Amino acid sequence: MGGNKTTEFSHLPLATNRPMECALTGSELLSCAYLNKGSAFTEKERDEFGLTGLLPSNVQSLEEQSKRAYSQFQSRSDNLAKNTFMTSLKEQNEVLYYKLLQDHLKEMFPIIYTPTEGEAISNYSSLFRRPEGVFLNVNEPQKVEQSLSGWGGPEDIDLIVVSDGEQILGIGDQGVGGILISIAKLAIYTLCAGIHPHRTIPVVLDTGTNNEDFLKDDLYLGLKQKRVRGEKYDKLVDTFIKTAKEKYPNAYIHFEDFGLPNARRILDEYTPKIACFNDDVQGTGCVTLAAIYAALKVAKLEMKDIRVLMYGAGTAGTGIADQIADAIAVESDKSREDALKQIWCVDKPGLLLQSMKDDLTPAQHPYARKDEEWKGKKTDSLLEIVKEVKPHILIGTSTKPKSFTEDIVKEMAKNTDRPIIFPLSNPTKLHEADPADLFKWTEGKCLMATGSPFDPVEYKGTKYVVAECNNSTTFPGIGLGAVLSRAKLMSPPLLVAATKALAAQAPALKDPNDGLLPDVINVRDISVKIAAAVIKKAKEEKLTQQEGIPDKDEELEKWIRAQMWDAEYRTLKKVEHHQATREAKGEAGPKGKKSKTQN
Ligand SMILES: NC(=O)C1=CN([C@@H]2O[C@H](COP(=O)(O)OP(=O)(O)OC[C@H]3O[C@@H](n4cnc5c(N)ncnc54)[C@H](O)[C@@H]3O)[C@@H](O)[C@H]2O)C=CC1
Ligand SMILES: CC(=O)C(=O)O
Ligand SMILES: [Mg+2]
Repeated sequence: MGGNKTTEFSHLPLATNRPMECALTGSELLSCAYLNKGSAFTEKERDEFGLTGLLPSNVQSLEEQSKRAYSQFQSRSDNLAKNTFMTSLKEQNEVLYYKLLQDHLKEMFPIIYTPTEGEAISNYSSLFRRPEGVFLNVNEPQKVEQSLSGWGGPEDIDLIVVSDGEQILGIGDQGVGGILISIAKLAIYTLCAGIHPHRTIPVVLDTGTNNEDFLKDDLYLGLKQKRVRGEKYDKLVDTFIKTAKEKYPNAYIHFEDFGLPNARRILDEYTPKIACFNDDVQGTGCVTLAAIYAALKVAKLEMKDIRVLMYGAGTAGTGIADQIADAIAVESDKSREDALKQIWCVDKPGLLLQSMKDDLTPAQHPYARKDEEWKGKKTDSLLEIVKEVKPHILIGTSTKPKSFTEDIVKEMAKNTDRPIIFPLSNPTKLHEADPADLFKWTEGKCLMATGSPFDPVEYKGTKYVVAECNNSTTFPGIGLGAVLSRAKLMSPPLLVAATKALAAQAPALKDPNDGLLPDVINVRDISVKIAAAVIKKAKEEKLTQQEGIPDKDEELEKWIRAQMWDAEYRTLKKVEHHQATREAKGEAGPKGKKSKTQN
């Protein structure tokens, strides 16, 4: 991760170059994942913190530890075993966990995130060993206050990721196992944007499950009842948000993988009131639009002329469509109404039509086409719709694997020189098409990005990079910007600024066979650029609450980097328990539920 931790910035609220105060000793210290250094504790620390005799004699470096952990990782027989190994490592030594991830980012990202994390989530109750995060029970809203207590004082939490587990990745209702998506997204915030891992809370709202397998499973750990809807559900959400904001007023709230009936509704309700973000709607919208900007440059197309076909008009699909509509309107100086006409949405029953209005979600309504325009035409076949619409861009967020078939793709290629095709459904097995097939069917002409990672594809001697179009390149930087500026709201102009900052980093702008989006390997630098763009825009919009944000770009980037957490062992300063101070404010107080000492 490599810090830029000059003393110049030591005074900043989230600077991490000061010694950490530690009240723990002996085996308690070894059991605290956040402070534990294992074999890397120095002789002096071993004496000072009562560790003498509790560790083998050879003092090792973090690099040596990472090497050993990597060989242990490699010895695990399959990806799920590797995922559980990583979970255990995180519970033992958090710095080493992030160091190992950083040393092998490309290889390990798919293990701790999509696709393997999806498998871990569906096996949550059988793999369960110890709890992490906050579990809020829909039948006990009165306990929300107590459940959210003990994570520190009002200044100590920057970010909360919350899921209700209803629509996890593309694998549907995972009930209480949804806690793992909150945990995984937070790990990505730390890895990719240096969000301080001890200033965050993962939360799951346990509102029941409609997953019959879980309802029948004796080992299932969540509420064994059908999902609660309506007032009682809304009360839990509202109690959670109000309590979280009362206790931790700085906390930026990230919603993840809520079901279709709730995702957009909750976002619309709270966006004008608090700094919040729905990753599936907004994160996915931003990253996809950034990839489209790059693809249009390569294809020499302009926003004002494009025709876009969305396949799967759920949370992610309509989120993407909205971002594209806004971009068309702005870039082409059109009304939003005219911009909407350039986007066609298809869902289970086929093309969205105005006659379906009673069955459409509020987010789908604006995309419903006039029935007269489609009279006598087949609206329930993607192939026929492609023939009619002649799209330049085809995006899949349907969870229906292999639905972009050879005839559909070839039909699309008849009408546009460089078909832009993004199969985005996760995990990998749900992708609407396989990259190798798409290159074959379009003779290497398609411009592609996928929801989960793929190796580059070779077609007739040319190597094409397949960009990963996953919100993971975007949400960490947006969150970092929101946290550091203490943004009051996450307003649309901030998201536009983030999208443009990401789009400017696309490797395809230099080499058309390279990725439409930057590689995850560079994600920390990308996050800095995105955070800087978000902060600058927030300042312009008068949405910042943090003092002293530098104006000049270079200074701003330094200011951001100085407050990003790094996977490095920090000097420990011994204090008595009652004196343990908080990193952020220098105030007395225990760390709370994560450990018995400060961060
Ligand atoms: N690449 C990325 O960054 C992201 C990818 N996704 C992926 O997108 C997919 C959808 O996620 P959400 O929008 O959250 O789910 P959702 O359930 O809100 O939306 C899925 C939509 O697809 C529709 N659908 C299902 N079968 C279909 C079919 N045969 N034909 C046409 N439409 C069909 C559903 O009716 C629904 O409207 C998931 O696989 C998810 O992993 C979601 C967010 C981010
Ligand atoms: C990437 C993501 O957020 C999803 O697939 O739901
Ligand atoms: Mg998601």
